Amino acid sequence: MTASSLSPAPAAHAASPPLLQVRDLHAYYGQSHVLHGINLDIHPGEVVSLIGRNGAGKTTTLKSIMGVLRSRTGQITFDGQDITRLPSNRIAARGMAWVPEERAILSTLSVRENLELPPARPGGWSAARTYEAFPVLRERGHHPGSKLSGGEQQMLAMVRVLRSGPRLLLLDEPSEGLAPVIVQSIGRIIRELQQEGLSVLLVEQNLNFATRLADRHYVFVDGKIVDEVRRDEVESRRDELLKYLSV
Ligand SMILES: Nc1ncnc2c1ncn2[C@@H]1O[C@H](COP(=O)(O)OP(=O)(O)OP(=O)(O)O)[C@@H](O)[C@H]1O
Repeated sequence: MTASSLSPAPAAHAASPPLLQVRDLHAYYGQSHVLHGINLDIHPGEVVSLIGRNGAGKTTTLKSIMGVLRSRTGQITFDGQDITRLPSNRIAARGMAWVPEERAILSTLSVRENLELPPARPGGWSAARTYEAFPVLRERGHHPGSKLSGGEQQMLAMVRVLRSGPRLLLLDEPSEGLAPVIVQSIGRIIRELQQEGLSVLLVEQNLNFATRLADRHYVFVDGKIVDEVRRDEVESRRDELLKYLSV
């Protein structure tokens, strides 16, 4: 399948208008033109993954959507509103949240302080929900962020943004470097969030993790989307997907 014949979202989601729509997105680092006309849609309650080799442009796409990377052209629409020119704090206030690959937590503050700092908004995660989902965060309450394992940092980073009750969660390689049991619990939470109607845009190198969770996958090569694979096509196209990811 080519980018020009990309199939629509699965029927379960197709009835509702897209929550996020990205059209002809180009992005630049200085003179370097990195994204070349990205088009993608995410519907309410959909989990969508961006897959591709290192340097293909997945993280740049998340940063461009979130308004963190400003040097870009094209149009980004969230919940029917053009957000292309909004600063990232105003995009966040509209219900979009980003957990970067480096898991932005405050390393000198304790876990509890990290959790309490971002204000909880209606519909956001309470302390009770946090500790029910990730009991280890209660046990580590007084530990500084810098002393947490990679998995604990990922949980903390996710909960910090979930306190604001986002409708779209952008996750950059949430499974990277984590033990299988932690990857499983992150996957379980993503599924729960989806059941509650949240949409998730996931950047992943871990194909097993991505294919277990995502309804659709956009394949990135050299700053372009070259293919789109639905959940029901994954098994028959797994070899192609592996080839896209192999170095
Ligand atoms: N801050 C930056 N300055 C200049 N070039 C950058 C910067 N960040 C990324 N790039 C370049 O932009 C291109 C896309 O990088 P990006 O990080 O979006 O890829 P990716 O698909 O997310 O891969 P990775 O998993 O390695 O992050 C690459 O060629 C990368 O070298």
